[in-house]
Amino acid sequence: MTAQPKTTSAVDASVPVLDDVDPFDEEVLAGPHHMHSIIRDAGDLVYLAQHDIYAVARYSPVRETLENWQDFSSAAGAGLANFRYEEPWRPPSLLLEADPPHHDAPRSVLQKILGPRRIRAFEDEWDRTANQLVDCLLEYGERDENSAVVIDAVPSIAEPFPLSVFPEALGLSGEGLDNLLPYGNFAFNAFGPRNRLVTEAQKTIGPVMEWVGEQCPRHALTESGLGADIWAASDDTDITEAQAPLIVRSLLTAGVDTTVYGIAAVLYHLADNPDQYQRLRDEPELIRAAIEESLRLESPVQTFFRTTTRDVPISGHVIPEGKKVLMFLGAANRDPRRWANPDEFDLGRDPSGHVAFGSGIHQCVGQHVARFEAASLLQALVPKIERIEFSTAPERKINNTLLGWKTLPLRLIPA
Ligand code: HEM
Ligand SMILES: C=Cc1ccc(C(=O)O)cc1
Repeated sequence: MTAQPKTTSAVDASVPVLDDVDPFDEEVLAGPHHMHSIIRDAGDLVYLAQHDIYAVARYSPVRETLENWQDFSSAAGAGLANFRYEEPWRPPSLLLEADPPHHDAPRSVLQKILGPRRIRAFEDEWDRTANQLVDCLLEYGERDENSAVVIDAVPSIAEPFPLSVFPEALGLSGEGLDNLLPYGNFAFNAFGPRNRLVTEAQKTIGPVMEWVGEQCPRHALTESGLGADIWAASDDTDITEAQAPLIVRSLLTAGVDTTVYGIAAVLYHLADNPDQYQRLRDEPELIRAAIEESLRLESPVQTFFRTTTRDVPISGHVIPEGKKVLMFLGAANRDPRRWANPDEFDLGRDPSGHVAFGSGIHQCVGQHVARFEAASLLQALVPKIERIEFSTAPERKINNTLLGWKTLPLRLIPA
């Protein structure tokens, strides 16, 4: 690895420089929305001096950056670390951390395997599991004096549901699944700077990484799962045998933590908007809109980086070649230039065009899995629960990339 050259390229004088904004400060990670408005108000493009990075937070430049893979490369890493000079913590992803043409075959394989038709095959099973989970909460959950079921929705719903449906769909054996959340949590922290969130987890992540590596070979996967479909693609030479385990690893990395945060986001916003929950009870056809609107508002995956491949002109400025650009997906999803009353949860709005799943060639290839999981859960819960209320204040979980809930104390009033 060559040493990183000194920053020779001066910052374009027209670019607003924000010296005191640190997106990875732990207080900011717990509540980023004020920082988002500072960056959006400063301009289409800003320079964050603390990390020597450029950043976009307004909707249009975020979409422009996501969709321009030629000038904004993923191959130097989708995090702060620049793979041109720094050793990645693991072999780079063949999708997330690759550009065309290398990105093409793994993407096309996963696009087919995770398409809505294939994922719909799991629907009945996921609906059954969701109903069992809700029925179990109603049957055995702790009740308060008004016979409402009192739960922490993170360990009771948001974590167990994805963990009970996705690893099985992927074809994992079932042993050691509790490694998936710490692995995902570490991977998403690793997109940020080497702060406490990374260095502390680094002490214990070794055995977890080993377990993940052991789940990727063909012999470790059941014959009817999505993992087997990936290996089958290597028989058809769409991808090589060397690529198959890394593509399985992509699903292990992105396939669980994200949906845990996504489901918690939906439950949070339904509890925070009782009138809209009532509307959902009256109009269950709005369940998909509720999921999209929750993803827009929360954006469980808040940020990703790109690296410029040349001196890139953007919004009247120039970003020098080789610079990291931070895309604030969560800020774009609440940009008042794009969304009316952006901070409001509104089932009546058209949330299409949100960038919670990104956009362009790297747009989330697992979005149908995420949508189907959340829909199965809501379709099981909404008819059986009259009202959802906070029992006490929820607590944020801190991660360099993910925004979500550590606890979500709810009161479920049965229908
Ligand atoms: C609510 C849940 C989810 C959210 C918010 C989410 C978000 C994202 C985002 C923002 C990207 C774009 C990354 C970029 O542009 O650099 C992405 C890519 C990706 N996601 Fe998801 N994701 C979710 C669920 C999933 C699931 C369930 C899977 C697997 C089953 C998955 C697998 C992937 C993969 C493999 C990529 C890389 C695609 C590529 O680079 O071509 N994601 N996701
Ligand atoms: C959305 C996050 C994400 C994380 C890791 C990977 C991967 O490892 O390919 C893909 C997407």
